[in-house]
Amino acid sequence: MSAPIYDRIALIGLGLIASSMFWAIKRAGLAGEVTGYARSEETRNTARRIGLCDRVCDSAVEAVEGADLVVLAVPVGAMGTVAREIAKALKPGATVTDVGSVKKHVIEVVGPELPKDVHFIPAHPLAGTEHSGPESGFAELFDNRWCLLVPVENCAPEPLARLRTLWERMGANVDEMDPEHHDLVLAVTSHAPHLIAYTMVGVADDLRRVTDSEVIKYSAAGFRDFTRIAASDPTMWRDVFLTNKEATLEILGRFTEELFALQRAIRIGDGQHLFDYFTRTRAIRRGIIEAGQDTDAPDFGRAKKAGT
Ligand SMILES: NC(=O)C1=CN([C@@H]2O[C@H](COP(=O)(O)OP(=O)(O)OC[C@H]3O[C@@H](n4cnc5c(N)ncnc54)[C@H](O)[C@@H]3O)[C@@H](O)[C@H]2O)C=CC1
Ligand SMILES: O=C(O)C(=O)Cc1ccc(O)cc1
Repeated sequence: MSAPIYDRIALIGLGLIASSMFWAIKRAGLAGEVTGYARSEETRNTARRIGLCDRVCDSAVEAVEGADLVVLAVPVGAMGTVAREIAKALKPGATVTDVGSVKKHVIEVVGPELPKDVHFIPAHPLAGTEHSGPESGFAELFDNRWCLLVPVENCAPEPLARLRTLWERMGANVDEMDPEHHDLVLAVTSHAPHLIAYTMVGVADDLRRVTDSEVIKYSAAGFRDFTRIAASDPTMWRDVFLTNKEATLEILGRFTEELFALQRAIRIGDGQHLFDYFTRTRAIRRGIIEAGQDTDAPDFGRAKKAGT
C-alpha cells in the first residue's frame, strides 16, 4: 500500500476502464474515497451490488462535488455532454482527465466546457479487452501497459506529475504525446485494425450463409483473434471512427493501396512480391518482441530478462 495520491476521485461512466481503475486504485490505496456515476440506473445498481466505488451517486454533479480528480470514462461521443453537465460543480483547482481512445476531438469538445480554475489533462491507457460494462474490469488491466498523457498548452507541472504518479501506481508505463500525433499513431495501431477485424468477420458472416457453420467450426487462430476484436462495444467504436475520421481515413487509404498491390501479385503470380512483403512484416513482429513490447507473447519474459 502506498500513500493516497488524491483525497477524492470521481469516475464518470462505470464501464471496463473506470471499473479497472477503481480496482487498481483500491489495490494500491491511491485515493481516500472513490465516487462513481453512470447514466443508466441498471449500471449504477450493478456497481452498488458488486462494491464498485465507495459511493455510487445518482447524478454526475453529486459524484464530482469535492473531487480532486474527475475521470471521464464514457464513450468519446459523450465526453462533451458530460463535461458540460459537471462544469459548474467542479472544485476549483481540481484535475479533470479522460481515458478516451481519441484525443484531438476530446480536447476540442471538453476543453471549452471547463472552468478556467481546473486543470484538464487528457489521457489514454493503451489497455483494454473486448468486454464492456461495470463487471468487466479487473485491477491488473493496466499492469505493464502504456498510458499516454496528452497535456494541453500551459499544463501546470504539479497536476501533470500527480496524474502520472496515479497511472504508474496503477501499474502503467507513462509517456507524453501531442494530440495530433496520438490520433495518427492510434489510427495505425488500433483504430484501422479494429475496422479491418469488423470487416473480416462481416465477410465471414456473409460466407457462413453459404457454407453453413464451417466458418465457426474450422476457425483458426487468426480468425478467432478477429472475432474477439469484432466483439468490442459498438457504441465505443462508432464514436472512435466518427471522431478520428481524418487519421483513420488516411491510414485506410494506404491500407487499400497495399491490399490492391498484394491482390495484383496473387492474380499475376508474383511470388517474389508476396515473399518480400511477408519477410518485411515478419521483421516488424520480431522487433516488437525483441524490444519487450508485447507483454502477451510467450517469449516476452525471455526478451525482457535478456535486456533487449
Ligand atoms: N474498451 C477498451 O478497450 C478501451 C476503451 N477506452 C476508452 O475508454 C472510454 C470508456 O470505455 P469503456 O470503459 O470500454 O466503455 P464501457 O462501454 O465499458 O463503459 C462506458 C460507460 O459509460 C456510461 N455512459 C455512456 N454515456 C454516458 C453519459 N452520457 N453519461 C454518463 N455515463 C455514460 C455507460 O453507461 C457505461 O457505464 C471510451 O472513451 C473508450 O474509447 C480506452 C482504452 C481501452
Ligand atoms: O482489446 C484489444 O485488442 C484492444 O486493442 C484494446 C484497446 C481498445 C481501445 C483502445 O483505445 C486501447 C486498447
